[in-house]
Amino acid sequence: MAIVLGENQYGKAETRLVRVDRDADEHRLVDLNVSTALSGDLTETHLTGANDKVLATDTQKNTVLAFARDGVGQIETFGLRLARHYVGQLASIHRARVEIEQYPWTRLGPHSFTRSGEGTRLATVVFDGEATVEGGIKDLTVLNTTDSEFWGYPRDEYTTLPETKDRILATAVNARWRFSSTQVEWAEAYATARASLLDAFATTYSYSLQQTLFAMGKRVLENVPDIASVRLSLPNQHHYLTDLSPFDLDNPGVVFHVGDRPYGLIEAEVVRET
Ligand SMILES: O=c1[nH]c(=O)c2[nH]c(=O)[nH]c2[nH]1
Repeated sequence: MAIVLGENQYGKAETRLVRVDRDADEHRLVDLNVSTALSGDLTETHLTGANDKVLATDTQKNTVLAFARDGVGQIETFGLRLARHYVGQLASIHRARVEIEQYPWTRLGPHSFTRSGEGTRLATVVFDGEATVEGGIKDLTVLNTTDSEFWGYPRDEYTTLPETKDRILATAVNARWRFSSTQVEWAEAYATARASLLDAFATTYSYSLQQTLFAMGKRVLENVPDIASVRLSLPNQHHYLTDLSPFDLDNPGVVFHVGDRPYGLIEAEVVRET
C-alpha cells in the first residue's frame, strides 16, 4: 500500500501589523492580523526536503510588512495585492490564500485611540489565477432585553427547558460574506453589511435565534448587491433568570446569571436563489 501526500498548504500565520499614517495632524491607524497560506507543486518539498520550490514563510511575512509601507487601503484590496503577488513570484506556487483581521480603534484625540468593541472586520482572498473575495465581521456582540420568545419545541423525556415568552437574546455575531465581484466599493459594502446585521437583530421580533439569523443574513443580501451569500455563526449567550426567592426577593426579569459554557451555536448560510 503506497503512502502519499494529501492536500497541503503552508504560510505565515498571524503577522501582526500596525501602520501609522502621519501625513495629517490627525494621525490614522490601521491594525491588522494577516495570515498567508500557499499551495501548489510542493510534493517534492515534503518527500525529499528540497526547498527550491518554497517561498519561505519568513519572506511571506516580510512581503506583508513591505507592502504596508505604500499603504494598506481596504483590507480586501490589500489581500488581493498580496495573493496575486505570491502566485506570481514562483512557478511552484499555484494558489494563495490571504486572511486578514482588522481590529477597530476609535479616536480619542489627534494621536490617541482606544480599541473599540464594534467588531473585527474580516477579509479572505484566494487567488489561483482567478480571485475570490470574502468579507466579514466577528466578535460583534449584541443583545436584546426583550422581544425574544422561545417555545413550541417538542418535549421528550430529557426536556427540562421551560418555555418562555420573554427572554434576553444575546450573541457575538460571526459573519462571512462572499462577494460576486472583485470590483467593489469595499468600505461601503462593509459598512452597509454591518449596519444591516445590527438593524435586523434589533428590529426582528424573535421566536428563535435561527429566525433572527435568517433575518440578519437576508437584510445583508437585500442591501448589498455585490454580496452573493452570507454565512452566520451565532453563539446563543444564554441569560438565566436568577432565583432570588431564597432571599425573599422577587425577580421580575431584573437579575440574570450569564452562562458561559455550554452554549447553543446556531449556524446557517443565506444565499440568493439562482
Ligand atoms: O433560539 C433558540 N434556538 C434553539 O434551538 C434553542 N434551544 C434551546 O435550548 N434554546 C434555544 N434558543
